[in-house]
Amino acid sequence: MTSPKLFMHVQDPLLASNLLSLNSVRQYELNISHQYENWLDQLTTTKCDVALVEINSLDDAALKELINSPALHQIEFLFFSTGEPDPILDRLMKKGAGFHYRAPYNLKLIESSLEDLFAELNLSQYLTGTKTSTQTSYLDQFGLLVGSSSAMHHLYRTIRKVAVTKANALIIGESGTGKELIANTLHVFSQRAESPFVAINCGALSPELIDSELFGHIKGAFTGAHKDHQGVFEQAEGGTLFLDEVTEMPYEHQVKLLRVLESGEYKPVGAPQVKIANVRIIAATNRIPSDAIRDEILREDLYFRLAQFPILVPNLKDREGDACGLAQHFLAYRNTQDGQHKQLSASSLDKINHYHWPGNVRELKHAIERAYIMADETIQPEHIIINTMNRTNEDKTAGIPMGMRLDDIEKIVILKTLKKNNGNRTDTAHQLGISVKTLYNKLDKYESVHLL
Ligand SMILES: Nc1ncnc2c1ncn2[C@@H]1O[C@H](COP(=O)(O)OP(=O)(O)OP(=O)(O)O)[C@@H](O)[C@H]1O
Repeated sequence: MTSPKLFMHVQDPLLASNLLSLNSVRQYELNISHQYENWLDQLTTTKCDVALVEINSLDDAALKELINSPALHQIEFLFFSTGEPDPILDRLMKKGAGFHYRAPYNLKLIESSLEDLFAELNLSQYLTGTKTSTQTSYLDQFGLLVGSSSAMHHLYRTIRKVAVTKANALIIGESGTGKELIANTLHVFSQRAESPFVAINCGALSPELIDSELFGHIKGAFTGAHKDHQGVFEQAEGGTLFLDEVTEMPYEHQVKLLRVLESGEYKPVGAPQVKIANVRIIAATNRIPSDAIRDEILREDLYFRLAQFPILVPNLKDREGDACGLAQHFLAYRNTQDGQHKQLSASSLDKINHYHWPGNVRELKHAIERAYIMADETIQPEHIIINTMNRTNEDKTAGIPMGMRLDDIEKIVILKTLKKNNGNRTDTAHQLGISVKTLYNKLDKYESVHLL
């Protein structure tokens, strides 16, 4: 196992020698910046975990670049400055870059921050470095997210940094990667944690009621408005509003969101006065934003408002070892629910480990759910049904086991159709011949009845 790496870009000789004398600095693998070369380039090439950066010029080009660099979320920064106002540094701090120490420096405080960071980094390397793919004795959790892979630890660090800022965030990831859990975790770690977290699916908003759903209405505003109704902006007051599948909101309606994001003001339907929104917006999409903008599915101006922090979510296949860990986790919850002690055999864990899980964590969760229903005591590879989407249509009943409960079959059909439609609820409901609302009710029921 390698030691966490520390990068140092400090020109003041006294500060440099003070920092180098700290025990906590010496336990890292050290990389010192060379003069005449952009330090941000050096930092990203050396793949360091922590960076000590002295700010000594308002014209530091690398500092400006850092504002929009992915390194900002991946590396822990400790900045040192004389304390002169620096707008670039202010922006970096607002984006959750890390610590800022002002001269005269308190070396004890710096020492203890570096020690904490070292312990945290060392632990996560240990956990990811010592585990074999099917061994699950270590299973880390951060907020509501489970996973011990380095990809997930990377994500945890980003979430921790972004959570404490006021910035809006856009979570980008394939269907089933856990975007809603990430949004919830961002809320839990934010200063708004005591206030509501309200989630709304933008793909399910009916065009006629969109204003009322978002901004509310007052009694008598339109036929059927029998009483005042709070929109999601008001429900989430002081807290976080999660706009799931934001790219599925009809293009022409996206301007309504843009307006409130720009001005902070909104007006309930029929109300005489505007209200001021105090909500943090976290949005999610399973589309690639640049494609969605090109195809006129997502307004570019709205994208820039939402994506002050873009958060990319790794696919399950890129989280080494996590599929088995999550499978054990889901099974443990299911066992606890029913007072059972079902287990995954070594060969079924092997099958889980080698499959690429195109439907990500959701597909895995449902595979475990099905396997749990079908297995008596030990889940064997044949209980883990995967890749069913590739079957031919010749015998439409071939995949349906006899004697399975009808509501379990319904659930499987719904989830498979959802997956085929890349999580798009509107298309799924349409194909299944049910309303979007019914689909939501059913999905909510599955979420609340099973697991987590
Ligand atoms: N890291 C994780 N730990 C535990 N459970 C997870 C994790 N990631 C996802 N899940 C579970 O997988 C399911 C899908 O997650 P979620 O709904 O957050 O995905 P999503 O990316 O928002 O999907 P979609 O784009 O289709 O809406 C949920 O039941 C969630 O609880």
